[in-house]
Amino acid sequence: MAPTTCLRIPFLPARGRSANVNAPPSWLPRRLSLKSSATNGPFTSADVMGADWKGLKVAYQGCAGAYSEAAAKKAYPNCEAVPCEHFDTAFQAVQNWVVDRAVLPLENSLGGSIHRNYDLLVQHSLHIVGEVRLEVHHCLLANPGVKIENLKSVMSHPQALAQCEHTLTGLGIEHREAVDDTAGAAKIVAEHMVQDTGAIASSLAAKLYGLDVLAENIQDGKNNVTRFMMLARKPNILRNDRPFKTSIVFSLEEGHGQLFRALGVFAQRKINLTKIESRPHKERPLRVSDDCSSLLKNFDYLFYVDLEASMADPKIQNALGNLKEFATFLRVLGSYPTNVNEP
Ligand SMILES: O=C(O)C(=O)C[C@]1(C(=O)O)C=C[C@@H](O)C=C1
Repeated sequence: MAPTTCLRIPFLPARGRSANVNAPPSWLPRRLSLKSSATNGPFTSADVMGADWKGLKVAYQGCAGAYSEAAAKKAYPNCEAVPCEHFDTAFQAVQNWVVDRAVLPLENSLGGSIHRNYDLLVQHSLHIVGEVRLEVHHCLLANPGVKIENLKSVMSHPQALAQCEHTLTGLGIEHREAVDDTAGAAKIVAEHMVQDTGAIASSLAAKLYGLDVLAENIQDGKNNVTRFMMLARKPNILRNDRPFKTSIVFSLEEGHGQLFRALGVFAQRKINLTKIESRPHKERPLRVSDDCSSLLKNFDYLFYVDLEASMADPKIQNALGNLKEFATFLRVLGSYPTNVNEP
């Protein structure tokens, strides 16, 4: 679904992967020049609690009233939140200097990882500069006068549909329609004045699009939390004076105990791992197994790991130096303060 005010791609010349992402392109209009471009160094100061982000443009996926918009405003209070049609649009908007930051979901406590954003992280050269967690309270919305028993279908973002699966089945609503974002679903239901289709979205979306809230807190678990990453063109200035996380991605040779050995470099140094995710290596998905049988091909994987330490910590620098000795690929995606704007 394409809310008309959303950023879409391609709308500006894309920059090659090898381009220097820290320099504004020559075609950049002056009015789009960034607050952060005034700083000289290759780093940005850590995006921390209490700062006023007035004037900062922050991309999010979806349209007004989406949870991602709330997350962008939680991460950067007073910022200008810029809606984008797709996750890639938000990545490109940062990379092409159209906006200063992006806030995008990485995982949800009920629905799990948002794999698309893991894949996009390695396809772009942006840095994770922070993370923010948002409690997600889904509501069942419908046009005024429509009752739950009139609903044959429900429309929402696939993650939101997954998070409410049992409740919807319990309500006898069998048909689901997936769209790009929760608020977009509310907008469609309102604009088309449908009487047999509801939307799963926030109470804010209900207000924005003039829908009734038929049921609140319909997610399949009391605690429904989505973790969002904050993305920038420059990495953070490294600090070691507050809780930091470091996110890395790596791949390994095929063989016994390779992953065990990789994770061992952190265990040996008592570095805590908070998350591990694996994704097929899109550029070389298949590899022949050790016994050279051409029939036996295994998937090659990228491993994404979050570490509870700052890159400023010599322990982590040491561990990554060790991992680099045998990893076939290694990239630091970002080192950032945990849970920005949480008490
Ligand atoms: O559709 C929205 O409102 C979003 O912000 C997207 C999204 C997601 O991608 O997971 C964000 C938080 C919720 O978990 C449900 C959907």
